Amino acid sequence: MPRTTTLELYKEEMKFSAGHFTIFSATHRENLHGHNFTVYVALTGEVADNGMLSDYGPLKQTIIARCRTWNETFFLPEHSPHLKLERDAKGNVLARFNGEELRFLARDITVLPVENVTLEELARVFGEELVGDGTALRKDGVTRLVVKCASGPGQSSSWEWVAP
Ligand SMILES: Nc1nc2c(c(=O)[nH]1)N=C([C@H](O)[C@H](O)COP(=O)(O)OP(=O)(O)OP(=O)(O)O)CN2
Repeated sequence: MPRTTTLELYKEEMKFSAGHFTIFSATHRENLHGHNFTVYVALTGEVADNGMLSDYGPLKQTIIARCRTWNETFFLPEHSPHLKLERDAKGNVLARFNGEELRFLARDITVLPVENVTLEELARVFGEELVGDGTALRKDGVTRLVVKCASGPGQSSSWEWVAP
C-alpha cells in the first residue's frame, strides 16, 4: 500500500527582511515599508522503500540561499501598469507613480517579474524558481509542492505546484 507523506520546511533561517509598497490603483499606493518575511515549503509524494520521499537537505539549502538573496533589499514590480521604471547606465532606478518620482540605487533594489509586490506574487516567484521545469521534483517522486510567504505572524499567501 503506497504511503503518501508531506514534508514541511519552515526553518528559522527561511526568512528575509525586505521593503516594498503595494499599489492599489493608478493613484493609491502604500508608503514604502518593510517586513520580516518568512517562507514555508511543503512537498508531498510517496514514501519509497528506503523510508524517504526524498532527501530534503539540498532543497532546504536552496530555499535558505534564495532567502539570503532577498534579504536587505527593496522590491520593485517590473510589470506594474501604474509604476514606470527607468534605469540609468549604472542600474539605478527612477520609478514614476501618479506624478511622484522615487529614486533607488541599484545596490538597494530587487526588481521582480511581477505586477505588484504582494505576498501572492512573492510566493509565486519564490515557488517558480524552486520548481523550475519540475523535472528534478518529479524524479524524486514529489507530486505537489506548496510555498507560503508570510509578512509576519498570521498573514501569508501560498502558491502550489502539482506534478502533471
Ligand atoms: N492580497 C493582498 N493584500 C494586501 C497585501 C498583500 O500582500 N496581498 N499587502 C498589504 C500590505 O503591504 C501589508 O498588509 C502591510 O503590512 P503591515 O504594515 O503589517 O500592515 P497590515 O495591516 O497588513 O498588518 P497589521 O500588523 O495588522 O497592521 C495590504 N494588502
